[in-house]
Amino acid sequence: MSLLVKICGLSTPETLETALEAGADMVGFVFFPPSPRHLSLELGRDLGRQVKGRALKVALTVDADDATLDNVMDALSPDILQLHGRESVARLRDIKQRFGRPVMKAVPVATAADLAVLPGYAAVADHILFDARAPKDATRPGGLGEPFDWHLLENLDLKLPYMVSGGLHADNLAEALRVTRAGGVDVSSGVESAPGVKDPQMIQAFIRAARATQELSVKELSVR
Ligand SMILES: O=C(O)c1ccccc1NCC(=O)[C@H](O)[C@H](O)COP(=O)(O)O
Repeated sequence: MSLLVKICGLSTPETLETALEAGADMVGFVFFPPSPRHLSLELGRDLGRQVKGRALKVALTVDADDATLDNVMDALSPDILQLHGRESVARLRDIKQRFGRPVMKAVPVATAADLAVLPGYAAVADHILFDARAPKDATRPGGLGEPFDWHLLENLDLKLPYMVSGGLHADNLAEALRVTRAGGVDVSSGVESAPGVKDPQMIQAFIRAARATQELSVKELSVR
């Protein structure tokens, strides 16, 4: 299966276009007011229209209530709901049932103990996104450009698609994939010149590096 590449926290038509033209599989939009990437519903609606089926639209929320998710659904009509807060397994089930969209649960990782939640989430979620656990005093639970110890995922046996994120950039994604054997990579800070300011060249370089890694692993498999 081909590697999934997600560019998260897009907030301008220009950088969204760059991500789409460079071949992103998923484009992420943040609806969380404390974030420097937060989108108004109006902008979310416009950016969502711009996608026109060229990638999957992912709506990122943090412990959002039903009214907020109703508004996001109406504005963006996302293909996937990325839940990046402390949503419980029961809440995931609720959201899937009410909104009828696949759910990607972000799992914060700092130590092996953080993986204990996986069986519960795996029973309900459609994708798992591993991200670095944010420090206690952080203003947001993700999008901080910090990696976690990828070796914690080395012996993972998860019967569910999973992506790796947290502090990725064009120069370290190959190693992250080698260690974690994830089916996808997700980036935000690593393609920015400042928090919330996406850089078109960094987006292109990230996607190029991801595709090169993918080609390399296909070649390695075919010479075995
Ligand atoms: O981007 C944010 O500001 C954000 C706010 C609240 C929760 C999650 C957030 N971002 C998560 C992501 O953008 C990605 O899914 C991923 O964690 C990549 O982050 P980064 O380390 O910045 O590449």
